[in-house]
Amino acid sequence: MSMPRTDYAAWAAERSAPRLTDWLRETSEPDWSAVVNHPLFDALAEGSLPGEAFADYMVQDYGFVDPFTALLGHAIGHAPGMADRVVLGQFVGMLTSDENSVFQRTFETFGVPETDRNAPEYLPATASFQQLLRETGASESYAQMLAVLVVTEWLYLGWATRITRGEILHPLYDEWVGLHDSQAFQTFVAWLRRRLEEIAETLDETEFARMVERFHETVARERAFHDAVYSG
Ligand SMILES: Cc1ncc(CO)c(N)n1
Repeated sequence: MSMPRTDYAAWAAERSAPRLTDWLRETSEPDWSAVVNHPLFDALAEGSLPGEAFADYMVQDYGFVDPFTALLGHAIGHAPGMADRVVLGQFVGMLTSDENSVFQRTFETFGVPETDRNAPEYLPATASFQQLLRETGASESYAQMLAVLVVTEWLYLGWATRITRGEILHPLYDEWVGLHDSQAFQTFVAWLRRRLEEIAETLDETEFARMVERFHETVARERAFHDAVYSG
């Protein structure tokens, strides 16, 4: 029988500064690195990604962002107190202003038809990611919500800080990278990791195991999503 907390303790015992989120990431391989090193992000950074392909990705990603924003709402509601609500609330503020505007301007710029903006056909990988986000919101478990947030945000920080931006990048591609490699975003991801690690200490065995499962499942969904939106 798998005992996630015992497994983590064994891993941690061999390290001088063990962190739960490092263990979660390591145990998500090879999916984790497949997302961070995804060819979509290389094409995006080099500027070789055609506008139509970027728009297709952004249409599907807007299908992620909708239930993702709702999940943040659940997290704000289920957080233990005001300190967490402030950090999460400020992130939602950015998501629904600066980031939402990048989607809207991408749809304008690349002539995405009205139906694809509001009621597109979601790929199966998008639909199952949406289901995971909704399920996690309905779980009422702040730990599971944080696990999903750590995965989605840390992965995006991972690719955005890995790639080198081309010199003559489309301004919208540049903005998309900039949203995910900024100092503010790095600070937010560091906060998410720390909070997940703190909350994890309060979980019983069953809750801990569910949180671990949620983390791994989310990494798998991320990989499937990016493979589906871009085949290279
Ligand atoms: C699929 C996906 N994962 C993570 C992010 C970052 O929030 C995003 N925009 N899309």
